[in-house]
Parts: sequence; C-alpha cells; structure tokens
Amino acid sequence: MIDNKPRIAIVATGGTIASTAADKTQLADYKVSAGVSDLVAAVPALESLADFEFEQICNIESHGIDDAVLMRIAQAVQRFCDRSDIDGVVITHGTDTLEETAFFLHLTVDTTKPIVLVGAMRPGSAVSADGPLNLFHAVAVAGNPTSHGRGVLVVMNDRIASARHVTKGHANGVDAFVPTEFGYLGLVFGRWVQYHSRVELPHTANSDFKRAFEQGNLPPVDVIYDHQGADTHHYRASIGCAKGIVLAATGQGSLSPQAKQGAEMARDAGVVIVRSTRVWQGVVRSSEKDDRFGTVAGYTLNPAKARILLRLALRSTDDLSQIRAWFTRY
Ligand SMILES: NC(=O)C[C@H](N)C(=O)O
Repeated sequence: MIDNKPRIAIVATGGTIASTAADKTQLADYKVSAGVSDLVAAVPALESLADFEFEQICNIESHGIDDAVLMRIAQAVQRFCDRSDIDGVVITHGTDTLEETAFFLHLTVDTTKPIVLVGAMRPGSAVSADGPLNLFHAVAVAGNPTSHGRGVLVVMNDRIASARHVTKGHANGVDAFVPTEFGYLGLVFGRWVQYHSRVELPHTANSDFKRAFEQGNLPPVDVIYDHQGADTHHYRASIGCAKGIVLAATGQGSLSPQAKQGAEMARDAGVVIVRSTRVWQGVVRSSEKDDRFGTVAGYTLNPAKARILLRLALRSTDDLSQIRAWFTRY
C-alpha cells in the first residue's frame, strides 16, 4: 500500500496559511510564522496520502513577492517536476497575489505533472482555520493521476480551478477564489477528486514561454487603472521606466480621453500598451482603437495576468503583431 503512495514536493512561501495571531478570533494583522514542517505536522492525515519532500523558498506575505522570489519559486518547481521520482508539486502561498504566481507558472513550467497552489483566508490560529483542509485537498489533487496535463491548478475551499481563469474575488471569505465565467475544473472532497472540464488554451509543456525563468530578467510592465477624471501623470511616470503598460480600462476596453493621450505618448516612446479591463468578466477584443493608438487587446486576461503575459512576450519581441497573436491565444 505504502509503496503506491505518490511522492509530492511541497514548496512553501508563506501567506496566511503559514500565519498565526495571538487571539483565535483575530482575522487580520497576523504574522507569518509557520515553516513548511509546521504546516505538514498540523495535518497528520497527510501521511496517508503521500510521501513528501519540502522546500522553503521564503516565508512572507504574497504582496511581498518580487521577481527574484518568483524566479526562485519557478526554478524550484521546475527542478522537482524534472525529477522522475516526484509525482506532483504543491505550493503554499499567500492568496493576495496567488493568481499571479499561478499564471506565471502555468505559462513557464515545462511539465505535464500536477502543480497545485494553495492558501488560506484564516490564519492557522483562527477558529475554523481553512488552511489545514485546503492543504490536505491540495495534496490529494497533486497526487491524483487525473490531475496530469491540466496546467497549474489552484485548490481552495473544496474547488479545483485553473490558474488561467481563477481570481481572488473576495477580500475575506474562505470562498475567496472564483473562476470567473469559465467555471471550476473540478471538486475535491477529502480524498475524492473529480474533474468536469479542462483548459483548452496552451500552457506548461505546450507553452511558447517554457522555462522563461531560466533566461534572465523580465522587462518591467506597469498597470494603470483608468477612471473618471483620470490624468496623464501615471503614463508620464511609467514611460521611460516600463517597457509595457497594462491599462485596466473601463468596460470592454474603452479609454478615457487621458488614457487615449497616455496611449499615444506610450506608442511614440515605444512602450507597448495592453487594453485590459477593470471589469472582472468578459472580453476586450481587438478593434480599430488598437490601430489608432498602437495598443494590444487584452482579451479575457485580467490586468494582473495580462501584465505577466506582456512581460513574457516583451522578453522575446517587440513586434506588435506577434504580441497581439499571443494575446488571442493565451
Ligand atoms: N489570505 C492571505 O494569504 C493573504 C495574505 N496576507 C497574503 O500573503 O497574501
């Protein structure tokens, strides 16, 4: 029996799942304190699911993750996936920027093995902490043979979502992760795992950006949020520092007069602008605006994920037609 257990690598980075507070009802302002061995020790039933290896990359909140940490996470995940004795990888992560790490790995890790990100919305010290069961579920999913070839997965609150679609949709609740209109991929309930759909867009072993983390720094890309009464000063500050700007535009990618001006300034300075939307569902399709302002339509990627794709794209080219093609495909 024991011989049949999968071997799972747990890559730990911090977040609320690794946090504790002085009081059981304290649900904010807690401290990251638990290392990966503490997380695993808190769920003894994990032993029945898998054999483990651990790597602690850092122990910080996810809004503190920078490029250097992101690259270390990606390299560690790739290293584990390249090993024939490892069946899957679980990454414990803060939820605030979890979708960014998840989507970066989805586009860059060269594997068909399951990679599962998991976090928690309540610290480990809280009444009804969600971390222990989320971790159990993440390992159940990573060790399940039906999880192969599905790209990077996010497991929270009994659901399995794709890194491509999932976004944080609630600031506090344990049901914080929502898959937008594309839906969850499946369910996990104890040891039981069932999938209902898969992501059709390219990822992991089929991605054009495989192992990009081995190829040096990614170009800086800023996100600018458009709104009523906008100004052009964000664009002026960005141009000269950033190689690209993602515009969290209104509606289906409409631009305020100032955003239009900003887009023209960026185009003239050779900075690529992606028109994404601050609305969290729907599509920004290419239109005559893109010809006029030299912009790229962001399609169904939210601004945080459009930023990741634009960085990967700009690492290899500044050819607008190639970048536009990638935005229609990913
Ligand atoms: N729920 C969380 O994990 C939020 C946390 N503060 C983070 O590291 O993103």
